Amino acid sequence: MDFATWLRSRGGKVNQELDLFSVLESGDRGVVARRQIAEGELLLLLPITCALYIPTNEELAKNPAAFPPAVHYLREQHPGLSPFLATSLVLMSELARAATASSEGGAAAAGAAAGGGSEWAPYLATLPADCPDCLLYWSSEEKEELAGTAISESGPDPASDVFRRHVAPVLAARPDLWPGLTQQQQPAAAAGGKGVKAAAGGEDQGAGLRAFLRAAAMVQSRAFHLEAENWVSGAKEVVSELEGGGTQVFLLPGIDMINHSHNPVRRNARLDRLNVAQAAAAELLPGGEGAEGKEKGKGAAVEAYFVMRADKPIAAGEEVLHTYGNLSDAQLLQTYGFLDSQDDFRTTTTAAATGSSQEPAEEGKGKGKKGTKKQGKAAGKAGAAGADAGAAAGGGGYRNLYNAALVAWSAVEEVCSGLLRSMDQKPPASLQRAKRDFLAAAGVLQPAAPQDTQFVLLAREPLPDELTTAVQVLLMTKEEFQELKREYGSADAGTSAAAAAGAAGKKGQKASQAAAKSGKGGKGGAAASGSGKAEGAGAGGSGDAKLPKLSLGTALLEEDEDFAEMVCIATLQVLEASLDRYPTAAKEDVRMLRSADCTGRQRLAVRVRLGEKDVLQLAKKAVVELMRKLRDGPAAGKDKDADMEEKSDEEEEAEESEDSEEEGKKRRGGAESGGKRAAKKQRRGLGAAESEEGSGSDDEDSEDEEDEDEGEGSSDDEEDDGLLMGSDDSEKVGYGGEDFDDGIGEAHDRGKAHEAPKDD
Ligand SMILES: C[S@@+](CC[C@H](N)C(=O)[O-])C[C@H]1O[C@@H](n2cnc3c(N)ncnc32)[C@H](O)[C@@H]1O
Repeated sequence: MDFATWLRSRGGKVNQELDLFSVLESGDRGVVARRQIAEGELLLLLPITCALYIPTNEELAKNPAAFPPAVHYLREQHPGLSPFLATSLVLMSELARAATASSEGGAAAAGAAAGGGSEWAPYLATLPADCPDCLLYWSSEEKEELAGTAISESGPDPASDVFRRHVAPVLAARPDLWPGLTQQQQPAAAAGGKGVKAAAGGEDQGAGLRAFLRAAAMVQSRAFHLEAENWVSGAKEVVSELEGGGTQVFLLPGIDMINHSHNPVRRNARLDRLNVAQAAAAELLPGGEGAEGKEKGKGAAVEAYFVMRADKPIAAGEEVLHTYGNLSDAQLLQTYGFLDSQDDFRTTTTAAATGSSQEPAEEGKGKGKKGTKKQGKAAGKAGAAGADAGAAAGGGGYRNLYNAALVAWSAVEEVCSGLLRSMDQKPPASLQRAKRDFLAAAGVLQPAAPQDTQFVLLAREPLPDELTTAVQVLLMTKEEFQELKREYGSADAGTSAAAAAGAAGKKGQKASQAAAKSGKGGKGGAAASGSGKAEGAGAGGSGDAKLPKLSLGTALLEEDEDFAEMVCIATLQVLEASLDRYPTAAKEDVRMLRSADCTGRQRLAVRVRLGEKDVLQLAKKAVVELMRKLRDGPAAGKDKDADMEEKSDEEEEAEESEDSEEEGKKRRGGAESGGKRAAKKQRRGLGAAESEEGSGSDDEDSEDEEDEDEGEGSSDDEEDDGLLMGSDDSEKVGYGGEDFDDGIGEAHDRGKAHEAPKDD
């Protein structure tokens, strides 16, 4: 039975105008329209009973006939297995049973699977032999190219390790469910530390491990999860938790043939999950049996449908594309084994000639060229550190707008103590610890293991507030820190983060008042997670449910030039240190990408690391810009003006007095004359910056270019054009999401440390 016939026999529908298995120019397969398809037209209707997935206990009890035997076994005997592993095991079982039945001349291919064979055989036949560039198949040598990136791996090969610890024992206990996969499971097959390629390749590593690698690669690169939109924040959240922990993943036959594009202009399909009533109301159900919620010829009730529809008109010959999520290159490579070719490095004469750093990857998003070198000079000495912010990113066009880079808390801590040491203000270890604990409790660091926190910098938001807040807290004097703690702890949930911004100085109170008024911090104020978006937060949610996340914004920086310089310089040093963790410089990566010799997995790895460095460079640029703003104060000035209008004379007076030298003394915890402050600045190595700042030599040049830069990558409509654009109340279905994957498909929060897969 071919796939379309199988799908229809089970109550599904495939648009006649679609070639589901078209071979594209690239050699990959994809879904292509044979003729014009109108907007809104159904592309594919899939009853949930056609999907392979691990059900909740309730789903299983309601509809036992809908699930293959491995599902029943795993839910009963191994309920704590992660959804990813369990789904991989189910797929392995169905593949093995189908193969056994067909080699025995059984009835599997026809779909009758009482004792053997697989009812999913026509779907299984559509699966590729592997996911060619999935990290599971990279040798350790190939993986070395990823050193320093968010997906670099050290230690034993995770797939072999997981196989040995979690999969092999399950196979051994029920060889009837995994026929042919248990004979050759020698210990060598699962020995940790071996390259995956070797494990997957010619050496006799055991049929079980090979089958596991394939199934894991399939689930990793093809499974969907459900998403729902948070009606309050608008953020998409992964839903459908299993009782044993973890979220469900679904293999959706046919729908999993559709390729990904980052480019909203190219995307033309959307996916929803509808309940029976919604599907019937949308007149999507086949007459009769589907509408009654029963799958043809089976006792299984159809409780839901996955529906793929054309989101816009699709021309004859056009590929059907949707999005797997707003994923960075590292996430795309780790989970799906590819990078969007539209984002590939392109040398353009203009870009190379002007030294422009990046072009938007997507058509229609361009906002002009940039010349970041001048801007770097203008920002003084520290600015010079960021001068190559764009240049290092390439001098050629390259950008996945969803790229991200990680900055380790340990680097932040090290840089800040180093800076304080150089100023003879080495903080005692107890104060360092107290600051770390406070930041964890205030939601800036992950609460469980604050020392392992990684700040997530996004191309769209390269300088997250968590990072600058952490730097500020680390550079505060003991007295300032204590005051901050007091204010933060005593304020109520609505205003504490804002009030905390003012904790270290009265002038900060001004910003905090403004922040409290606006309700979400605003510029220079403290935002209590104003965006409500976990993706930008990176370092996890608030550690204390009663208090909002601490967010210092730039209030303190605006009021104290010295402090601002320290914070900016420390942040630049942190970013430099983060760039140093890669074995190659960005310029080398660019050279490699320009070379025709850089192909295959090496090219993919170079693109990933260059993409991350690009984000770090953008962050440096943002720091330089912040310094410039703090010094020249156009934006801050505007804010101040607005504030002033609303303030009483009394308040104004108070604020003026707070500008006094005394405040500066207080901040530094000692009596300093203006002269002493200058001397201190020299000691801190800030003197040169001050003198160069004063010159303001290249300001004019830089400003225009900076303005242009700001426009890039900030297209709101594109942000909105997210993964799923479904009907109002249907459940959303999607790939990927905001989480990084740990290499074997265990999605986890980017702010959290990787965890070993759960034991049963
Ligand atoms: C869900 S499957 C899509 C169907 C797949 N092309 C096939 O032949 O079975 C996901 C896989 O398709 C490939 N893919 C999807 N989108 C791609 C793209 N934009 N560029 C290159 N490969 C892509 C990757 O190999 C990925 O792991």
